[in-house]
Amino acid sequence: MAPILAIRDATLYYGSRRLWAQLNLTVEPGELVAVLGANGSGKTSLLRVILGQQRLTNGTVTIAGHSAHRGSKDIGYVPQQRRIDTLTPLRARDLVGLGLDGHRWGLPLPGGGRRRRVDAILGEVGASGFANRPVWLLSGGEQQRVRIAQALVSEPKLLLCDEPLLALDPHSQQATTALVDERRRAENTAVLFVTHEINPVLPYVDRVLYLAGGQFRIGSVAEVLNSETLSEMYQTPVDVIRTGERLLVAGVPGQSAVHHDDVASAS
Ligand SMILES: Nc1ncnc2c1ncn2[C@@H]1O[C@H](COP(=O)(O)OP(=O)(O)OP(=O)(O)O)[C@@H](O)[C@H]1O
Repeated sequence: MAPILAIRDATLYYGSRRLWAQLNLTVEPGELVAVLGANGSGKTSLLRVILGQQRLTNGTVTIAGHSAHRGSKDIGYVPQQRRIDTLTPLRARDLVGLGLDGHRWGLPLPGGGRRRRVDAILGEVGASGFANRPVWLLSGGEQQRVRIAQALVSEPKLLLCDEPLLALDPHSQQATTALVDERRRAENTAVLFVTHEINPVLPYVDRVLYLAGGQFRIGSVAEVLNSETLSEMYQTPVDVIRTGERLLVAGVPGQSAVHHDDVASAS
């Protein structure tokens, strides 16, 4: 099967600062890759490169065989965002409908096609019950469902999620990750999932991309999230402790003692 995402020899510098170099990553349909790493290690920048919003210093990125470019219809994007608190008049269904507009350049779906697509995805993410409510009135978990629906309504081949678990309680974190997992299984959607909280995604992760200190590691959870690998990347002792089904990471410079989430069970 052809990869959905192919990153070849990718290097990104901002001025003289190297975020990562010679990064090679191919992602197959239906694969879920967790993108982890310390603040400022370049996780969002990687997503911006894939979205065609940031040029690489060196290397190439192709999505479904096409060079990365803005407005790719093959990509759905859940941007890093906190609560929608402004008094926006948009209802949940309006926000989801915007996900159909970006790629269509003014060619509306015929007849009731647009409404059917929006209703169908709202149903899939469990948001039908609040489809007509203003988004600012929704809880954090409800808003996250709507954002994911917006990213999925155009039926992308690749879903990019930038910290979708931020500020969600453990139940909503579980629900959000389960939702993304269901969709990639049903539609074979490939997923890059940027998160600081590994435990809610641990049951679903195929591979991990870890960014730190201008370096990266790619592999299974066991290959990357271990004391030896992270100590080598951070050049200081880092402990990865498995307690039951959860991973605790301690000793990452600049982070609290427990780096990854310490509340949600991965079961
Ligand atoms: N366009 C830019 N020009 C220069 N520096 C930038 C630019 N965009 C981001 N940076 C810097 O590059 C570093 C990486 O930023 P990025 O947002 O990719 O990190 P991140 O891993 O997503 O961080 P976090 O976990 O805090 O969200 C940061 O120090 C940021 O300030």
